[in-house]
This record gives sequence, structure tokens and C-alpha cells, in this order.
Amino acid sequence: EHWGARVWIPDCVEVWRVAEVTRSYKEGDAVLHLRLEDGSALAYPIESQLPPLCNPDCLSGADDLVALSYLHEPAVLHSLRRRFVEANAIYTYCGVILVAINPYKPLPIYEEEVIYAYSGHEIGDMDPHIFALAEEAYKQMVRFGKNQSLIISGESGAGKTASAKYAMRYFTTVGGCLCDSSMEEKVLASSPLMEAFGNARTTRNDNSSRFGKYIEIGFSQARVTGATIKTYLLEKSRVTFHAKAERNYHIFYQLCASAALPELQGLGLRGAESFHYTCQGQCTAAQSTNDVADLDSTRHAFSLLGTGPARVGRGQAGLVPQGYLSHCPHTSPADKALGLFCMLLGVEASQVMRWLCHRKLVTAGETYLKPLSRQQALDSRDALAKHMYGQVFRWMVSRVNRALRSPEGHRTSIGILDIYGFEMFELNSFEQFCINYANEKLQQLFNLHVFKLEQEEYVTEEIPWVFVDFCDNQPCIELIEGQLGILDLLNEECKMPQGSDGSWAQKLYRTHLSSSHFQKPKTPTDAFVVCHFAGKVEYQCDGFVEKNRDAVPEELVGLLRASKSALLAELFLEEGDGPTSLQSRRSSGPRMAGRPSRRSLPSSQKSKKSISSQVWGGEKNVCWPRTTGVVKILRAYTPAVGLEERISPSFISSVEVRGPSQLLVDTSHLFPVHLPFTTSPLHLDELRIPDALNLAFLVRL
Ligand SMILES: Nc1ncnc2c1ncn2[C@@H]1O[C@H](COP(=O)(O)OP(=O)(O)OP(=O)(O)O)[C@@H](O)[C@H]1O
Repeated sequence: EHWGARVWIPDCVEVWRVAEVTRSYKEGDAVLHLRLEDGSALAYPIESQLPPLCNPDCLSGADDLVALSYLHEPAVLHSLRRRFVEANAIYTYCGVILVAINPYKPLPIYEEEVIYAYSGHEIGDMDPHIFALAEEAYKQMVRFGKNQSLIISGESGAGKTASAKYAMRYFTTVGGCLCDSSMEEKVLASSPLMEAFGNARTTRNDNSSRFGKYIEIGFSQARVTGATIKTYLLEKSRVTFHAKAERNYHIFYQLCASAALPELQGLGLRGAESFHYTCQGQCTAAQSTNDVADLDSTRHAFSLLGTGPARVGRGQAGLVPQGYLSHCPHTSPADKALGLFCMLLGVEASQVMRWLCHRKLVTAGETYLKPLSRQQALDSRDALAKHMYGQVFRWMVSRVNRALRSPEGHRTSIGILDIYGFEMFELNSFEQFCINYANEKLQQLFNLHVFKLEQEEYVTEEIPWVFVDFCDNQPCIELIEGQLGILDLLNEECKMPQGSDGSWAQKLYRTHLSSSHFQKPKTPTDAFVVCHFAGKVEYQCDGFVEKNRDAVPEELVGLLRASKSALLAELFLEEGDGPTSLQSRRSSGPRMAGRPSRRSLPSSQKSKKSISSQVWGGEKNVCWPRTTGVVKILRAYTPAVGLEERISPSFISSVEVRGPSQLLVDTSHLFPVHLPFTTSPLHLDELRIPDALNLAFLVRL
């Protein structure tokens, strides 16, 4: 009966290849006789399982993956590939999830007419699209008065930010503003501003967001009334270090490229190649970026958001001193760069030198100054620069929020969460740990919506149903955030003056070795493995304690707080309960690993919130309102390894690794087959129904 069936077999080049079964197969046979598409014969050894079956041609390429009779990895990849290559169809549904593939070229599918074409339609009426998701969220909100969220996740360069912007444009277009007609313009203007301060060129994306964000658009009577932006995990390490072919934040280059502007005179601006913090990547001019024109957009956005030109100038001036800071330590107080830095900040050079090169130590009843080594002074300088940038970013976000606040409040809202995906590098550190923890929490939300709510619907609709035990990641979350969990032990270690990565690692081993989601690798260095939902990740303990403390010499911060510049004082006084930031988010590898510290903690550090405790804004619950109704999810993928590369085996394997496969494996236990509705009867061969579904009566019909 297997004769003539088509199957997928693994292939090291193509990832999966199609083959036809040429002889019937009996249980226990060691090989399956196949013919490949080029006509050659293959005796395929059968180890534990038969190869997955191909779907009938009429089904592959369907716009919802759950319409596939056989729902497995090769079927999904083949369907996505067919749609993308043959029809430029970048969107495909996978149940409640919209899968997007970055086309890396402009497609004529985002114009205003398209928005209006989707407006008012049901999700299944039109082709899969981000606008269909946005319309669904909007409609549900209007109809039932419930808050909605769109979650957008995916790897760097996959198109998350682009998708978030399309969704925002959809909402501001269909929900034209109620009272302040410029509000929709302001909501859209927040993007270039956030991008100037929070985006940078990386090797994967010329305009990569180095922070996560949650934008909540407020509505009253179906009209946009305002918005709020929350940011997460800003990559502050980029301020002082970026790799070759990458850049620091765009705003630095925009300012340097526009040094000749009259309002920027007196700041001592020069080309970006002359500052250590902006020249490390040796590509101060990004190919696809026009820094001068972009500064115009940044300034225009500032003006639209009601931050007058004078403040704009001063706001930018707040950034310039950091350039000089990079020249600072171990120079004399008479040094020109240091002089400019202090002049712009309104602080005293001798004081800055003192606290860059010394550390105050407080022991029982005694206080003394300890000179720092050159490396320690450089670390102090970098810590200060990162801290300053974090404050500038925070200030900018609070200005944007002030401008987007609606005077009359809002009744309902739609939130858009744009957050980086799961990370797994050769060397993984604290940054990957925080990101992966955030992703575990997101996965839990996926589980809730994909399984729990779906199964509840079956019960409501009285479909006979045996509950599926889906892959619940609660034990892994418990390992991370529970009592005496990884974070608890880390936070405890950070509070101890002698706390170190090594002693924390020992405590981890003592507490968690018996946990099914925790492992101790055989490597000689201190490391631990967490079995995440997406795979096992080995984390190097080196630097966790220091990075989690996020310590900045308190005396330097004190100097800035006392600055004569009103803006500076404002920036540093507002400190304390700001948005979440992560000192060095994606710096994999030893270059960024922090040195273990054996020094006494400045007293102010002891009460400071650790970074890890801020991953979800200090809460253990996810960041969107508990009243949120339907959550729509968009998973973005990029076919790009080099930006020019399009669909290829490497794309296939990237989707395979980070893709919806686990989700599909799990969803296939649900009710995966939505039989196509056609007026002409399907041929029996086209109607392949998994045995597990026990729909034999349909075949008999
Ligand atoms: N739907 C789309 N149509 C055309 N081009 C797109 C689309 N989505 C993304 N792109 C292109 O891909 C680039 C990268 O997209 P985007 O910046 O949104 O990625 P991202 O997932 O937010 O990456 P990161 O995590 O690095 O910020 C964009 O600058 C744009 O050129």
C-alpha cells in the first residue's frame, strides 16, 4: 500500500529531498526502496521511524499551515518556500501565528489602499498579512471592549521593527485620531526618534534595534487618543564597544556628520572616525544610511513631539561629552578632551579625574581612597559612559511618552511587543541569559494561547476531546525565577561584598544539579546549561555578578547630578525607577566578559535593583495588561545570512532550528486538519488524513 507514496528524506545539502516509494514496505523491513527526483534508486535504511510523508501538491502552499494533512517540519518548510519563491507571498498563517519571511525588497502590499482593503474584513477573507492581524485585534477591541496585544518575535534582521511599524500605521489609519489630529503623526514620529537613539548598524542589519519595546496605542470610541512606549534591555555595552563592521548608536554619527550646523558649534564635534567610541567598527559611514538627512528626521520628530529646537540642541549636547570621555582616564586635568568634557557637563575636571582613577572603599568604620589600575580606570570610564547613555535614552523615551500622552486618557488599548528572539551563540553570557529568560516567558504565553485556549474552545464547542499534555515550560521558568532559583542566587551573590562568579557557580551546582532543566558541563571553566524550550544553552558564569550589579562609581554619578547644566541635572536626578536596561545585551564572547570583582561595594549599590530583576520591569508577570484579550503572534524569519541571500538551504535550516517545528509537533496533537472547502469533490488520494485523527468514516464517505 506504500507503493507510489512520496516521502521526505533528510539531505545534507538540500536539508530535505523528495523521493517516491518503489516497493511496498512491511513492518520490520530494514530498508525502504526509493526513487529520487533525478531518477536514481536509493535503498533508504530505516532506523527508528519511517520518513515523513509528502502532502498532496494541492495542499502544499496553502495559506494556513494547519491545512496540511501532514504537519511536520519538511512539510512546513516546503510550503513556506513554495509560497515565497513562487508567489512572493511572505506571510503564512500557522493557526494563531502569522509567519513572516523578510523579502529584503519593497513589496507593493503596504499602501493605504491595502489598509482599507483589509479594514472591516474577517481574518480568513483575505491573504495572510500583518494588516489582517492588526484588523483582527482592532475589531476585537472595538467589538468587545477588550485590550489586545500583538507579539512580534524573531531573530535579528527578520523584520520585527518593520512589522511593528506597519501595524502602527494600520491603527493610526483606520483609527484616525479623535481630538488631536496630529496625534497619529506623533505616534508615527516616535519611530525615527527611537531608532536614532536605540538602533545601530550590526553585521546582520544596518538598522538593528538594540532594545526591546512595547508600544501601547490607546483608543477611545475606536479612535487613537495617544500611546505609551516601554523599553526593555537596551544594549548599553555598544556605547563603549562595537565589533568590526558595526557601529555605535545612529545618533552619534548623525551629530558628527552634521558638525557644521550653526547650532552644533561650540561642542567641538568632529568626524566620527576621530572618537574611540564611534570608530572601532571602521565603518563610520553605513552604506544604506544618510546620517545628515537622518539627523533632519530626528530633529523633525523631536519638534513634532513638542520638544522645541532649543531643547533638541541641548538634548543632543548631552551626548557629545561622551565622545570626549573616551579620551579621558590617566590624562592630566589640563587635557583638552577632558576640559571639553567637563565644560560641556558643567563639572570640575579635578573631581572627574579623582573619581575616574580612585575608588572609595568603605569598611567597618573606615573610609579610604584606593588608586585604580589603568584597566580599572578604563572600566570606570566605560561604566560612566554607558550609564550616561542609558540616562539619555531614558530621558528621550520619557519625553516621547509625555508627548504621546492623551489628555483624556483611553478606554482600551492595543499593545505591540517587538522583542528579540532566542539567542544561542558559541559563548553565551549574562546577556543571552536575560534574553532567553524573556523568551521563556513569551513561550509560556504562546502555550497559553495555542494550547490552553484552543482546547477550551473545543470544550465550548463540545468537540469530543482528550486534553493534550503540551510541552509546558513552567519547570524551566521556575528554575530561573523561583525561590533559590538561578536569579535568586545571583542576586544574593551580588549583595555580598566578596561575591564572585565562582562562588555563585558552586551554589548553583549545589542547589540545582538534580533539576531536570539544569546541567553542569564537563568544561574546566565555571559554566551551566539550561534546557530551554528551544534547546540547551551553555552559559559561561564569568561576568554574571559584575554585569548584574551594573555598578557605576557613585561619586561620578554624584558629580553629574550636581552639574551646573539644567539638562544634565534633570537627566541624572530622575534616576532610580527608569526603564529596564541591560548593560551589555548581546556581547557574546570573552572580549566582554567582566572581571570578577573582589572590592567592597559602594553603599549605594547595595540597595540598587539588579539588572536581572528588571527583565520584566521588575515583575515576574509579563508586561502587558492582565485584561488583554486575544493575543496575536507574528514570528518573523530572515532568509539572509549575507543580506543578498534569499531562499536557500541555509534559510531552510535557520527556520528549522529556530522555527515553529516544536510548536508544530505540539500543535499536531491538537486538531491540525482543516479540510479545504471545495465545490468539486476531492480525489481520495488528495484526502490523506492522519490515522491519529480517527476520521476513517470520512474516507468511507
Ligand atoms: N515586510 C518587509 N518588506 C520589505 N523589506 C523588509 C520587510 N521587513 C523587513 N524588511 C527589510 O529588512 C530590514 C531589517 O528589518 P527590521 O529592522 O525590521 O528587522 P528586525 O527583526 O527588527 O531586526 P533587529 O532585531 O536587528 O532590530 C529592514 O530595514 C528592511 O529593509
